Amino acid sequence: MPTRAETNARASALRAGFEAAGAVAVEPPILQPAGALLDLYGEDIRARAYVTSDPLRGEQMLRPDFTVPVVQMHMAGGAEPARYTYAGEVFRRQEDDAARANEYVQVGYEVFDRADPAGADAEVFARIAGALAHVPTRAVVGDVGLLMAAVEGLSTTETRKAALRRHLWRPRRFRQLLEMFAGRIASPPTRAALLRGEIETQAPHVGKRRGAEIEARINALRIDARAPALDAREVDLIEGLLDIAMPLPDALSRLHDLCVDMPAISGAVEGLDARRGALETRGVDVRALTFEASYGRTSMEYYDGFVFGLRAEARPDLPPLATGGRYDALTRRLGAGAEIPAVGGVMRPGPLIEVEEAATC
Ligand SMILES: N[C@@H](Cc1c[nH]c[nH+]1)C(=O)O
Repeated sequence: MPTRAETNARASALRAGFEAAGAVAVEPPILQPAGALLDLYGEDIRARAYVTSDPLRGEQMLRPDFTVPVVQMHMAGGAEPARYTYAGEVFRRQEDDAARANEYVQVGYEVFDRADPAGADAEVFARIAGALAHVPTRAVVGDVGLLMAAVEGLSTTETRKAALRRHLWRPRRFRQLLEMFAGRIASPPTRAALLRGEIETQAPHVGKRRGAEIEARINALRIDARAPALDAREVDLIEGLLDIAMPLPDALSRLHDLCVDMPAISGAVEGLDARRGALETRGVDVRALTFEASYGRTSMEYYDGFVFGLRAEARPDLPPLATGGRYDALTRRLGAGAEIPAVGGVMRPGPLIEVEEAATC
């Protein structure tokens, strides 16, 4: 295990590399306002953030990542286009696995540029992969936008699409919902009983929802339960899409074929093809990239496009050496009316040093 000083020195060197490439170094505070910001990360990080309260500033959290504060800072008045870099600790509680770090160092690179989103995705990937080029890695890419487009294209009710969108980040629940909407599995007994009016909803209200809201929600679910089952073919198509895991060029041919039956994903497939082209232009060997349609669904809920991760080939037990992705909608949510396409990624110098040391032993 590298010492803290070694990790920090490596982090500074990596950040200097991004600065040399034109990025501006930024240092968001460790203590961040929690509240609404925490919601942007999604359920997993929300449950794992260290939250405390400050008598003057209200709920505060130890930053669980840099992307949200960097987006906030940029949207508050950064000039366009912009490239930022940073290095420092992030904090995430670990409840089940004591071996996983609850505090670790990240070095990141974020690009806010509306000129050429495919080029920006390739730039972030290539810069990060370039900084890791001396260690053998396995790279996986994905595209959260593809699945979002596939859900939009389903011929079903808006309520069902909204449920699928919400559960996009919980792969097992997502599949269950699909199967349930298709009538292939029964809805859970408690939901069925609730819809039949057999469950008392007059229990004391401990949460934030009021009685009328709960009734309205149950009513909406009742109406929805009467909607026709999802077309079996559409369910098979979307499940087929989720199962894609193969070299990027092969995945693209498969996806182009799928577009015939799923026209809703055509735009997203074109977008992914543009990423392939931009990566090639940057000299990335795209045959060595595995495309996994499900990749990115268990990470930050702000991703909405291209996503990637690189793991040490010899040490699959270590956390990924780098991860990142596109988060256009996050800039809209923090932009008070403004938005800008954005993408970024982080490296973890700690595990990187471990891999480097093993290689030189
Ligand atoms: N902030 C993300 C990584 C990332 C940076 N930019 C985009 N994604 C994380 O901590 O996992």
